[in-house]
Amino acid sequence: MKKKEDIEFENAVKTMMLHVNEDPTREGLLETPGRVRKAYEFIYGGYKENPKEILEKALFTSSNDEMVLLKDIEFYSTCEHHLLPIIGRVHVAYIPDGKVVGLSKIPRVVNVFARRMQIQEQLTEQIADAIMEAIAPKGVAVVIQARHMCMEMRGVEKINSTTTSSALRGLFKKDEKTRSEFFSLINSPTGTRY
Ligand SMILES: Nc1nc2c(ncn2[C@@H]2O[C@H](COP(=O)(O)OP(=O)(O)OP(=O)(O)O)[C@@H](O)[C@H]2O)c(=O)[nH]1
Ligand SMILES: [Zn+2]
Repeated sequence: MKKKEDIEFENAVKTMMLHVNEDPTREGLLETPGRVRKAYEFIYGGYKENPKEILEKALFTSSNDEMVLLKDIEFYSTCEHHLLPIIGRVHVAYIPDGKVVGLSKIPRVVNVFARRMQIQEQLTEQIADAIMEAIAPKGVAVVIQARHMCMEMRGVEKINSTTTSSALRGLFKKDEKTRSEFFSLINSPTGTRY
């Protein structure tokens, strides 16, 4: 037995199909509302997850206080205005202050916020603030470079533009040297991967 809210969702998809002059009863589309529902549950699965819990699950004591940088974390999100994809990469750096976080937890937190209805600037800030809050480092920097399908597939139809946004906290905001080291690292080619 399907749940009432699942039936409601699938009926909404059928309404959208009718609105664009499709026939939801034709064979190829019969299973589509259910597939769309499952796809939405995944694409918007970030509402059910708590980034603080994810980060706090893997905190380790460390005396290292140099910059840790995760570059080129790919993500898929959707814009809150058109529900069309935002596709890009995130660069995250932080300077530990007695604690480091399990590396995989940073891309996990990126996924949590990306799998919500977003604007790029907010996604950038949310990642930075979650890391600041959970591990209280000396600083956090997040830069996102992304393509917005709502500016490519429709609307202004510009397929070559990339949007860059940043959120700088602590030392990355206050200290010019730290900030420029971060930007030069994210702009330099990664080189050989080991
Ligand atoms: N700042 C920001 N704007 C975004 C993002 N994603 C989409 N937008 C913009 O949100 C705006 C919504 O503008 P509206 O004029 O209300 O919507 P619209 O008529 O569909 O606008 P067009 O896209 O220009 O056709 C557009 O300018 C989009 O490009 C984002 O991540 N950040
Ligand atoms: Zn949009």
